[in-house]
Amino acid sequence: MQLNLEQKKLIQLEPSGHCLVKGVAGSGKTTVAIHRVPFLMNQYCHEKDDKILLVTFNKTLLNYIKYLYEKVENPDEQVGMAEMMAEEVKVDIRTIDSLVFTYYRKAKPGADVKIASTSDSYRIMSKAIHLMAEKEKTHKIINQKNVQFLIDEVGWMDACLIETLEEYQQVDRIGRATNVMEKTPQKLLKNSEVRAAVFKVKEAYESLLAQESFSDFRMMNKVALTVPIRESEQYTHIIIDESQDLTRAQLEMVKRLYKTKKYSSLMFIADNAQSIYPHSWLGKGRSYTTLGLDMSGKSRSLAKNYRTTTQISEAAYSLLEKDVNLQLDTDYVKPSLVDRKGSYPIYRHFATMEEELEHVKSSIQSLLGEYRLNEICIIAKEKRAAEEAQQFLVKYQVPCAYLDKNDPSFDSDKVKVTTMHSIKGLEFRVVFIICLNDGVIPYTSGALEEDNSLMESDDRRLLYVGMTRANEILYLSSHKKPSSFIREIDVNCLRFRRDCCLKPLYRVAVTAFLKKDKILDLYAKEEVIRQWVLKELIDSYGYKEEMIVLEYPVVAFSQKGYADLVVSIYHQGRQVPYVLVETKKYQAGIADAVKQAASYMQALATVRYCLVTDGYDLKIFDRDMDELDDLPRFNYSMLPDTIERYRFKSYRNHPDMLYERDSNEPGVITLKSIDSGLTLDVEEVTEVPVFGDVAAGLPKDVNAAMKDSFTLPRKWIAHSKNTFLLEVAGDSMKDAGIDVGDFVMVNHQEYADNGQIVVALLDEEATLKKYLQMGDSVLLIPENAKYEPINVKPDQVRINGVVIGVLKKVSR
Ligand SMILES: Nc1ncnc2c1ncn2[C@@H]1O[C@H](COP(=O)(O)OP(=O)(O)OP(=O)(O)O)[C@@H](O)[C@H]1O
Repeated sequence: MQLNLEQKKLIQLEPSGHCLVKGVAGSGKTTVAIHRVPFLMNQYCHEKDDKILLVTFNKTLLNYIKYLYEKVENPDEQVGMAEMMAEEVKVDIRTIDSLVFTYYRKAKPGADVKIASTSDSYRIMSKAIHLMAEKEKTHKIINQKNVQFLIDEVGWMDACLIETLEEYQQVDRIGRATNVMEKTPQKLLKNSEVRAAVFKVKEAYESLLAQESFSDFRMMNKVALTVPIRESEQYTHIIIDESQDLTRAQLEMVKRLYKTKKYSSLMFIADNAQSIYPHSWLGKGRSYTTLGLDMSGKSRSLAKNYRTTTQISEAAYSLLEKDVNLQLDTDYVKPSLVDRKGSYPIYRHFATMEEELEHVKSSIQSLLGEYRLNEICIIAKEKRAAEEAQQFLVKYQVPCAYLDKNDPSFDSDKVKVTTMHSIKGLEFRVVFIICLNDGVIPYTSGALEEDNSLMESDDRRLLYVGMTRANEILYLSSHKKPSSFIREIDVNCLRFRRDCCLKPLYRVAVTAFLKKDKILDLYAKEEVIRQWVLKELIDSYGYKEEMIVLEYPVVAFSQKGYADLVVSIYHQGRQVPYVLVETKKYQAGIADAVKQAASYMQALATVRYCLVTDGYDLKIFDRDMDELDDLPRFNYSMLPDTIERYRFKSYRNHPDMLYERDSNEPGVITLKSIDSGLTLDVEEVTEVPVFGDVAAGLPKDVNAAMKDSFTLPRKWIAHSKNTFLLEVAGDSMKDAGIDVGDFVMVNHQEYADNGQIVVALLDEEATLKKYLQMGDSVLLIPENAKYEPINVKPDQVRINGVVIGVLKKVSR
């Protein structure tokens, strides 16, 4: 991989304290982190106690980074893990949780660590609410219905290091989220009774936890922060990947581990568009000054996504654009597209999970050969759904493994399955995002008004993270009712299936139906499917509405039927059916329709393709009933041709060339080189008449006699007033390349040199012949073995003009 200039600059940035690298998904942030470590090791670790720390957010990413170190082949940088470990300079690559745990252990050496499970927390919070209600009349938010909300709120306070009621009453509650089921959202105003009540329940809950010797990661973080850190434990250089995901407490922990030296550095690497945790501190638009770090003049951006194709990026960015919170965030880097062509994401909706997984399975099978199993990953928001997918695939003998945080074995030849949260930082050539269902993503049932919008933002970014994990192919799917985020993705960026222009099935409103006069029953279920295909043929394939006919009559085996839809094109001047479509109501099955379409194709000789669909299944065939990926798109050769094309042959030393005129644009002509097909300059032009009959000489009234006229380049002609065209009616000059239907350009004159082709007037007839005068006889020689030369006296013949060129009709 050739790193770009921006990336190189960041890798080799001279350390000068804290700095921020902002970048869009796939812009090489982790790549920069990986390459910066050996750079710092070689250039900026001057003293024996110098150490480097690379912090990742989760364990999967940590393993992935270690795995990448093994894969990077750059002898100059010596970044292989083994080399790094062998170096004297100590390099630690750690998850933030493991760092925190190390210091918690120091505070409580030897103590049993009893982490409260979800059900423990639930039970204890429920007890705290009960005890409070028993003791005093409290605010209505302190209610058994809100257990989850209160657990979350307490966790949020810990994550944000809020220790006192005063602090809590003052803090902006950005980034909180909850799963509470209460239906009426309310506000958690500053300096309010409700905040006071929540703070009280926090104290009760924590004391109950302590009574049962329980802890959790956030409480452990608070304890860890109390441990004094020795200088020898500190790092000269710290790089924090995905720093938008860290809580305030975690960020404070990292800061404490930083040793300030003249040449030390603290690099935050972040993408706020990928901030997906409600408790994170910086990802919610909070400034670094809240950590005592002024980033002015110290932040840089990477805006180009190297990971995904332009098409996938376009779809993912169209989703992000709907995130109002993000658009207001000053640390948000607007992504720019790189030109890496591929296919648009495929989106399919299903009635059941079973059908959805069946689609995943068959899609995986169709990818094999092109992709290895370990290049494919399936992700779901909920772990349950991911596990169900894994079990389903295993049941159908598709080798498949849940991505294990502790032993991710990225190389094992199995499809990987994981959650959207765990796939952060990773990438796969093919990604399936499943269960994009309403109610799952976004999850919005917060007790508080603010929560719904924040939870929606977090979930939108989560989907964005998932979408931007795909290098080449992205499948999105849902069942029951689709997530509202599907509608937020620009529909032009989604496809029904791979390598096919058709957009996913959508419902056209009856009022917007096309060709209503041909529809027998506007409310028929199959009409929904036909209107989708009809609209797609126009919008995505570019066919003109007037080329499409509904209920096209077909006589097959002496029986008359009607094809649901036919696209007609012009072929050799005739309008003929070209594409045939048979539609069925949603999920009705298409086997019968395929047979029907095949028999219609037999009956309609000009039909080259057929498409059969019930909105669920879709097949496209050619005339031989071989299955195809897609239909051809519209091109102008399918319309009646308004352009006449001629090959111009000159008898006056002009080069041969192609001449075109368009009946839609009178007076405009195009000249093209015969060899290269390139368009040539047309300078001055002149109008030249076409006469039908010149037997009696040139007509006096040119306008009346003119059958047509041609606009011709002025330089092809000697005198425009003296030039006319004749349409050739006979074949006597065939061997000279002058055929029936050609137009000869004639210079009107009454004399000719021997060998010239002339228009000769003979017995009140005009004829085209080669002129040869010998003594007192004139030979008019045909160029066709069928005809004899005509021998006449000079006074029996009149020359009307000399042929100076021929316009010979050519087909396109
Ligand atoms: N200059 C480059 N040229 C080509 N490929 C690149 C370049 N920089 C990075 N890549 C590739 O782009 C992909 C994304 O890189 P990386 O994971 O470092 O990005 P990131 O910004 O950390 O992404 P994310 O935040 O989405 O996890 C990787 O496959 C990486 O090898």
